[in-house]
Amino acid sequence: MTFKSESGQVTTISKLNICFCGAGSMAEALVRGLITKNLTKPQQISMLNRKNMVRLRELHGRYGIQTIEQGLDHDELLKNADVVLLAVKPTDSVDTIESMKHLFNPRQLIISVIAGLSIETMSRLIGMSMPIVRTMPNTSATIGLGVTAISYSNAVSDEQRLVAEKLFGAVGITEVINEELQNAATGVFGSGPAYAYYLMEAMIAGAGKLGFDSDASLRLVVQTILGAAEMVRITSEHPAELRSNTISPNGTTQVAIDLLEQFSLKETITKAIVKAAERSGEMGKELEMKIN
Ligand SMILES: NC(=O)C1=CN([C@@H]2O[C@H](COP(=O)(O)OP(=O)(O)OC[C@H]3O[C@@H](n4cnc5c(N)ncnc54)[C@H](O)[C@@H]3O)[C@@H](O)[C@H]2O)C=CC1
Ligand SMILES: O=C(O)[C@@H]1CCC=N1
Repeated sequence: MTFKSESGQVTTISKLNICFCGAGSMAEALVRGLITKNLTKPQQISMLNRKNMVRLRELHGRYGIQTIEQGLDHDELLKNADVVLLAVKPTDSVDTIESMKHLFNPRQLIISVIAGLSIETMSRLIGMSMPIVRTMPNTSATIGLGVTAISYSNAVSDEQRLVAEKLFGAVGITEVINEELQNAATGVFGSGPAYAYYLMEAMIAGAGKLGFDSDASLRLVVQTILGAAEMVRITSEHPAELRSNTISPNGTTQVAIDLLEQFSLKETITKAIVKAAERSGEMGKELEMKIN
């Protein structure tokens, strides 16, 4: 079990056994990316879930991954993993780590996608020095368009960093950040898709109110948002610049933006993002308190 081959070459992800703890949407998004990008084989991926065995059967059927449903042993899957990927809800995280830490060993790499849970708290919970990667992906990883913020504990080797960056690179773009910024990343990018959906819900409601049927509203709003995001990406112009290009004095866009400004919508969204980041910090504190 090593991240370096005998020749000293960096081990590719395909040689590593990756065990996912928690069979939710984030775990599935990552598995899907790894398999569709051909970075690894389903035989190298295992998944554990606390209760719902139907879910494990479903994921085995969909991706061919290994689960206890195929007669494999829960503890052996964890012991044989090179990478243990923690993808349970924050509220379950302390109990989950407590229940499995005796199966961990220092040659394994621990990767967490759990909101708020700090490297320090994980370290203390595990109780021995292990390489730990704290990440914050988002659900767009499901279609390979995710954003993942990544932070490393001191024990993470260069090879292991490469593994983490490749793994999340399979489902979108990655950014290595100082851990102090992880709560901010959660507020902006982790929760970010929800803000975009919220705006789309409002636009769809507006289209419906003005007479479009629900199919057309959805289809045309999606393309409008997709087009706007692509415009920013392709032109590299700032959204404020692009917005000003759509505004004619006393025209339609102007009256709409004026109304949004009257209700300080931009400031409200900014405040909401800061609130989400603060909540991530609080969640981290609550988890830390659980082990005090
Ligand atoms: N959903 C999102 O938008 C994002 C979620 N995250 C983080 O990802 C983590 C997972 O989120 P979801 O996939 O949405 O959650 P989820 O609730 O869909 O899945 C979590 C799964 O973990 C299982 N579980 C609980 N305790 C377990 C144990 N001891 N052993 C094995 N399995 C266990 C549960 O049965 C459940 O199926 C959370 O910590 C969340 O903060 C991170 C970024 C975005
Ligand atoms: O709402 C949450 O707590 C998770 C973390 C980021 C997105 N969803």
